[in-house]
Amino acid sequence: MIVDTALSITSHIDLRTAAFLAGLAVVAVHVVPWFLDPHGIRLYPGPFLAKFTDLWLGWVSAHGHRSEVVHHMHQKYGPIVRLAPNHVSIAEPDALPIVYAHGNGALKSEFYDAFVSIQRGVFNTRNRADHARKRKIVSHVFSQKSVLEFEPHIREYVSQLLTRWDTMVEKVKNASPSERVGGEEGEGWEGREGRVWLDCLPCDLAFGAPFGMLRAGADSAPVPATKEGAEAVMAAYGQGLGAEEASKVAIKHIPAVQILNGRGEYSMSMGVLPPHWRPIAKQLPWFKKGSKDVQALAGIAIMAVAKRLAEDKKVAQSERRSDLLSKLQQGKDDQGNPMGREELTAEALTLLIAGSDTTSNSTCAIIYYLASHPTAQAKLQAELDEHMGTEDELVATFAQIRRLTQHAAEEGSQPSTPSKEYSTEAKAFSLKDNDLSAPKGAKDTPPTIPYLDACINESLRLHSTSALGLPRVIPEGGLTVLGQHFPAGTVLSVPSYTIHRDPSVWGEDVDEFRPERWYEGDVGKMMRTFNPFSFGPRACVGRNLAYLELQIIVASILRRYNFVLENPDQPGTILYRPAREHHGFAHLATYPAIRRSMASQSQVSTSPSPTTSSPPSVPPGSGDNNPGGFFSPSGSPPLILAFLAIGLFSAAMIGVFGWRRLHFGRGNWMVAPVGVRGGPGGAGSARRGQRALGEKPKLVDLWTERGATRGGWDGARVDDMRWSDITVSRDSVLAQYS
Ligand code: HEM
Repeated sequence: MIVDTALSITSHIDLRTAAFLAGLAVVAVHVVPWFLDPHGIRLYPGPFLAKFTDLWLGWVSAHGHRSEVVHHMHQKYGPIVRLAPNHVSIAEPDALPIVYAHGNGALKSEFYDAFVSIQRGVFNTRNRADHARKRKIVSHVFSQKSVLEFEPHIREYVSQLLTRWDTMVEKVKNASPSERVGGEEGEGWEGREGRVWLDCLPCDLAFGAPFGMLRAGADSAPVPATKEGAEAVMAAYGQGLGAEEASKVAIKHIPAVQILNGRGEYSMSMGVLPPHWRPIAKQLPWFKKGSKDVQALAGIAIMAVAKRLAEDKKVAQSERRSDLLSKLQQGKDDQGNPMGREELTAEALTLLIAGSDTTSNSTCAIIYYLASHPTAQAKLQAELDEHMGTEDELVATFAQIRRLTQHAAEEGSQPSTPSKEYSTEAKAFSLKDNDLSAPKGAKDTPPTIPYLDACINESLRLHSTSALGLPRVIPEGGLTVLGQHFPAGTVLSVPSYTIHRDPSVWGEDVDEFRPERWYEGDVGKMMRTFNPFSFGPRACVGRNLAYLELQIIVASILRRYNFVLENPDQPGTILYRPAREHHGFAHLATYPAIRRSMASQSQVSTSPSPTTSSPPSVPPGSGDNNPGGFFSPSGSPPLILAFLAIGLFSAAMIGVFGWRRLHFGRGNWMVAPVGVRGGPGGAGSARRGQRALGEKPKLVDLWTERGATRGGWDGARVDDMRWSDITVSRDSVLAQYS
C-alpha cells in the first residue's frame, strides 16, 4: 500500500523535481539538526560546513592532514572549535585530565567502530564494563615483570636489525667506488634499504618467531589464502588441532607492513564518516581495498595464534617461550576465566596493530630529527659513549640504560629532602611508577632525564603517532570543561598535535626540535601537556614496553651509526607517509642515509667495562611484542566521494537558501530582502533595500566562516581570515614534510 502510493507519487514527478526534492532532503537532514542544536554547541566557531556535516572532517582526515588542519582551525578560531555537528575540539592542556579522566563516564565514540575486526578488542571496545574486563586481562601482559621479560626479545631483534645493516655496510665497502650508491669515500655508505628493516623490526617484535621478517629479510607474513581457510584455522585451534589443521589450509604470504598501513588509512577515514554512510562507502574501490587489508591483517593474527598453539603442544609448559602471545594466553578476568579463541585472536591482532606501526613510526621520527639536527645527534652519541659503558655488545641493555638514567638523576642537583615523588629512585629509570616516558621530577626541579629520553620525548612531542584529538562521547549529565558545559552525547577531543605546540607550555620555538627544552622551564607543566600515549583509562596500555623498545633501539643504533639526511633541502616524508613510500626499496629519497660510525664502533669493541654485568642471554629464535599504529594518516580516494558530496551539499544549500537572494555585484556580493530580485550589475546597480556583504567569496570560502572577530589562539583577535589564508599556512607546514 505504502509502496504503491510512493510509486504513484514518484511516477508523477519529473527528474528536476526529484532532484530538487532529493537536494531538499539532504539539506533538511543536515540543516535541521543545526537549527535544533541538540548538543547546544552552535555557538562554537568552526569551519562552515562542519556545522552541518561530518564530511568536512572526513575530507581532511582522508586527505591525511587532519592534525595540521585542526591545528590551524584552532589558530584561527581559538581553543574551542567545532569540527563536526556533534564534535568539539578543545586545544587546552587543562582539558586533558577532564575529557580523558578516570571515572568521568566518557566513552570512546563511534569512530572506533571502524577499527573492529574479528571482534572488538581492548582498543576498540566502547562499552565500559567490557573494556574494564579486557583491560584487566591485557594489563597483565604489560606488568613490570612481563615488560622486563621482553627485554631479551627486543635485544634479539635489534641485533638482527644491526646485523642486517652491517651486512649492507660490508657489501658497499667491498663494492667498487662506481658501484657505491653514495656516501663519502672511505667513510660510509648510504643505507636507504635500512628503512625496510626498521619497519620489520616492530612487526617481528610484535609476534616474534611466527613472522621472522627480519631474519628472512622480507616484509612478508603468512595468512590463510581464503576466508574459509581462516575460519578453518580458527575452528581448528579452538579444538586444539593447531598446526595439523593449519597446515592443511592453503597459505599465502602478504606484505604485513604495507597492509598494516593500508588498514590504518582505511579505518581512519571510515571512522570519521557517519555510521549510515559507511556501508555505502564500503562499496567504493578504495574502501574495498581497505576492507581487504583489514581481513588480511586478521589472517596474520589467526595464523600467528594457530602457530603458537601448535608449537605449545610440542613443548612442556616450562619450555614455552614467554612473549606477548603467551602472556595473553595466561591472562584471566575477575572470574578467573581466560579468553576464548576468538577473543584471544582479536587481542593478538590489537597488540600487533597497536604496537608495531606506532613503534616503527616513532623510531623513524626520532632518527629523522636526529639526522636533521647533527649537533643533537653528536650530543646524544657522546652521552651514550660516555655513560653507557663500553661493553662489547651490539645491542644496548636495560642495565646500561638504567645506568644512563641514574647518572642523569645524580647530575641534577638534588633537593635536600627528597620527597616521595621526587626521590632518587623515582628519578631513576623505574618501572614502578608505571610511566617510563615521564621525566621524574616536579615543577622547578632540575633535569632528571638523560639526553636519550629528551631526544625521544622531543620527537614524540613533534611527531605523536596519534596526534589527533581522540574522540570521547560525553555521558549523561554532561561535562564541564574550561567553564563550558557540554551536554550528553557531544563528542569532545583534545588534539595532541596542537597542545604539543602550545607556546605557553613549550616556548616560542614550539616547531623546533630542541631536546634541551626538557631541561628548562616548567617541566611539570610540560609533562601534564605531553600526551603521546594519551591519558586516563584508555591510555596506551603498552607504553612502558614502547618506551623500553624505543630506548633500546635508539641507544643501540645511535651508538653504532651516524644518520644524515640524504637530501637536507627536501625534508623527509617519512614522518607522514611512513610505509607508503617504501614498497620495495624504491622511494626512500628522503630517508636519512645511514652512515656507519667507525670511530664509535671501534671504541665500543675495544674497552669492555668491568662495571657492567654481562648482558642477558638472548635465546635464539625468541622474540615478540606487539602492535601499534592505529592512525597512520594519509589517504586520498575516499575524498573524491566526500568532496563530491560536499560540493553537492554546498550547491544545494546555496540553491535553497541563498541563490535567489544573492546576486553578483562588481566584485561584491549583494543581498536583497526576499522578494526583491536583482540581476548582475556593478556596485551602482545595488537596488533599494540591498545591502553590501563585502568581497565576493569563492566557493571554498564556504568551508570556513568569514569575517570572524573571535579570539585567536593566543587571545589576539583574528579578523576576517579566509580559507585561502589557511591554505597558504597549511601548505607551508606540509612543505616541511612533503
Ligand atoms: C611509541 C609507541 C606507542 C604509542 C605512541 C602509542 C600510543 C597510544 C595511544 C595514543 C593510545 C590511545 C588510543 C585511543 O585512545 O584511541 C594507545 C592505546 C593502546 N596502545 Fe599504544 N602506543 C604505542 C605503543 C604500544 C605498544 C608497544 C603496545 C602493545 C604492545 C600498545 C598497545 C596499546 C593498546 C592495547 C591500546 C588500547 C588501550 C585501551 O583502550 O585500553 N601501544 N596507544
